Amino acid sequence: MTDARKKTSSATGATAAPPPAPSSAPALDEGLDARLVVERGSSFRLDVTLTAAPGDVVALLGPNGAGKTTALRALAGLVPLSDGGRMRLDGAELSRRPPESRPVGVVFQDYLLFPHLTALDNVAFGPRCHGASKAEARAQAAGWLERMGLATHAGSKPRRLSGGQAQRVALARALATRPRLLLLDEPLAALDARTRLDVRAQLRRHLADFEAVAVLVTHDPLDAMVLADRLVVIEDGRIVQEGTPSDIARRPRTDYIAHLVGLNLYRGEAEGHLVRIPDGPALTTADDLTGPVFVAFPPSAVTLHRGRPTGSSARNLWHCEVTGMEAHGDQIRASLAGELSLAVDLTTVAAAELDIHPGSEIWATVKASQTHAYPA
Ligand SMILES: Nc1ncnc2c1ncn2[C@@H]1O[C@H](COP(=O)(O)OP(=O)(O)OP(=O)(O)O)[C@@H](O)[C@H]1O
Repeated sequence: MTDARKKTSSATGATAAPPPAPSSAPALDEGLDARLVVERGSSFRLDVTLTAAPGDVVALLGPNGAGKTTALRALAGLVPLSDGGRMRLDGAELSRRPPESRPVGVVFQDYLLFPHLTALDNVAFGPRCHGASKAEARAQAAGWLERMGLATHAGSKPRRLSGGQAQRVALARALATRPRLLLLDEPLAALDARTRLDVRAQLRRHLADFEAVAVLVTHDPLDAMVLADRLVVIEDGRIVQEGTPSDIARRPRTDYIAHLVGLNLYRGEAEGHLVRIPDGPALTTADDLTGPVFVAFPPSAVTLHRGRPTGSSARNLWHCEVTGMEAHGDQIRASLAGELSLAVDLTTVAAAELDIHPGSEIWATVKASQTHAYPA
């Protein structure tokens, strides 16, 4: 959990935002307790267990086709759960309830605002469906638009709203039903890069104020890290890692996550400071471990040399070939293969001085102190 948040980040704890749970209440009487089992045709099966306390913001992250959207749709009741699945929210079993009678608010990727209704009536739609009178629903909607800084746009139709404004109207519409579970599907994907920055910061504040469980799906690690207290990484229908953003960034456990957070990652067998990589070299690390481990280091920790360095104190020295180069921020990221495959960041000046290009032979060194080993 980030310091700015006043909420619990425990997946199963009961010390949540108001109303406080009686101390004797089982933890799972509050928040989300779901096992999402979904069969998609004969080739894809999702089986993901998600628990979250009120106030948690959980991001589902994963490559294309991993099952993130399927998980979100299952939580919303838009796809049925298969045998073994369950979905409890605040202690109530919801898996057989139709979407419209679940206390769940959804912000879809394209927002799905009603084009013929004003922003106010779009937001009022939620409370109206939950039995509020027209006047009551409109009063509540006006309150939500005010909170979102959109009071002056209440009378605008969606086509007159910017992407960021439409996103906030969609969020207001979902929140106006006072859901116990808020689902956001790629909430920032429809926005251009500049708008995205502002909207990300605003969304973060709204999620921090939200007192129930929020689950969002994203491809973007930055969105996930900024918006969520906890990341759940899904690959091929399964959870491969979950934890706080900093845990995951420091200790990735799959190639996908390592790539996402920009680290070189290897799996091997440790014997003290030496880690043997199967079919590869041994790496010297600062950590002293025994048994199966991961070793990670950032591309910026690698130094390149045109000739074999002499007198270098680096224990990790590999002979490689440059297989690719691409711009990465204001740096160049080079991919190397050979004794070890790795990514290296270097400045354009360094790349010019070394005169490297795809096909160049190169020596790479990494200091043991720049590597990080942890149990696999
Ligand atoms: N309606 C469907 N019928 C059959 N298979 C489906 C259906 N929708 C999705 N799938 C399959 O389910 C798997 C998971 O898809 P899903 O859309 O949940 O992944 P995702 O992680 O959200 O991917 P993306 O990031 O590309 O949106 C994929 O193999 C996909 O082809």
